[in-house]
Amino acid sequence: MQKLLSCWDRTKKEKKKKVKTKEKLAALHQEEVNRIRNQHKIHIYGTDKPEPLKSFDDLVTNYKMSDVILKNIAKIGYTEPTPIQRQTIPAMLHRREIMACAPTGSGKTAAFILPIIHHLEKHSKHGFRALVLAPTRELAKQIYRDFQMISDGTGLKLHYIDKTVPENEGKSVKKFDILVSTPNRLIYQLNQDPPQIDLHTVEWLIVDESDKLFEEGKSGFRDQLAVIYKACDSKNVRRGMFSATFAYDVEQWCKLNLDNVIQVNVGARNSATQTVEQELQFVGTEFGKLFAIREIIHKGIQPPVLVFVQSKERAQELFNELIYDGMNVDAIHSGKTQAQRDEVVMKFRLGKVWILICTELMGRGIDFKGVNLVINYDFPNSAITYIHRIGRTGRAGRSGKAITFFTEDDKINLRSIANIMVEAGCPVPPYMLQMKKPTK
Ligand SMILES: Nc1ncnc2c1ncn2[C@@H]1O[C@H](COP(=O)(O)OP(=O)(O)OP(=O)(O)O)[C@@H](O)[C@H]1O
Repeated sequence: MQKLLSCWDRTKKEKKKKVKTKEKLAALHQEEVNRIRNQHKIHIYGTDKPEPLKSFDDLVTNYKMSDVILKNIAKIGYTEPTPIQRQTIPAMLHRREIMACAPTGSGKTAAFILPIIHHLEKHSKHGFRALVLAPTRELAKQIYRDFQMISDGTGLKLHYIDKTVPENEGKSVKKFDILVSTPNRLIYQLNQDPPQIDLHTVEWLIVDESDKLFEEGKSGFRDQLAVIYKACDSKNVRRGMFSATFAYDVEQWCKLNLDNVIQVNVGARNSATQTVEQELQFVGTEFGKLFAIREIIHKGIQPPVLVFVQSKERAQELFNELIYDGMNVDAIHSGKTQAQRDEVVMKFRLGKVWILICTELMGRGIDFKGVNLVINYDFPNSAITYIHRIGRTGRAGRSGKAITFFTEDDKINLRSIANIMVEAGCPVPPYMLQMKKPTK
């Protein structure tokens, strides 16, 4: 009996020891998870939070991602996942709905492309299974190209709605797996009688620059988005919202409408990327702007350079001035035809144009490689616009510079921009932070 009791005691002790070891291992593991999140400034909210990736190798070991995809990302030159990719990719691989906010140029596009390609795996004849929306055609095209690169060799078929008036669009739709579009073009096709496009099969709906697409009014897409959202009525649909900035109402909408949403923020919300050296330059009056830009250019610039103005008319005016000076300059805005816009973008990408004057059309999402300098010739109309504009430089860990001109009239709106600069660690004269907020 004694022997039996001591044996029972021993087993109990061993069991206890095993439980303790397991608990210790789990604690160590959680420590490692926390360490990765802290190191990359990842903040995550929601239940059953998936672990962040330690490296791209985790995609093979933990998720059996195909070699083809991994070879493609290696070919593009991605060696390490960016912070937003570390946390968003596993969440989407677990088929979680997601709201992701990370600085400009931090790799949000690949963060949704990789899991979508993994889920869709290969071509099927069921129709569109993924839909990605972007606010401008230029950005939609860029996302389409990224999809092409990352899905190369998988057999998945991609579609970008190029023409407003489709030719046999409805008939050809089943040929494709992934659709990238602006809301306008998609709405046009949905509104035909009968609808030219069928979104019942969509399993992934991604809204890139989602705060922009949620905006109401003339430049917003909120109504169109609601129609598209309704048309994606499969019970399997999962949604993802991505942007470098999020307004409070969009966040609330996501919390109410997305299923068990995972929210991922990298760094401080609604802040500028830390890789851009930001400067404010007082130019006195409108006339001073032209003088100041000429001076910057004559002192020596390293192209490519982006110059933001407030309207297509302003873009054309500045273009006329700088071309007269003999500068290698072009302009892009909504007053140009799509063919003209495509040509300008191509020339700028190829380095044939050194200075590109643009409107808000280029403000969001556009990834021109190696832009060294952004000049805000016209003062941005909000801190959010400012964050996106200057985010065209300092992308993918590279450094960049942004100079923002301000006149006497702009002083009233200076404070919000000055605050963004302080958060990013850029020097700002104290008086700017003490200026009164504009009254609404
Ligand atoms: N893991 C990675 N390693 C290196 N470069 C990367 C990685 N992921 C993406 N990139 C590159 O970083 C650049 C910016 O990526 P992307 O355009 O997706 O940024 P973003 O976060 O969507 O920016 P924005 O908010 O301005 O739209 C691109 O040139 C992209 O190819």
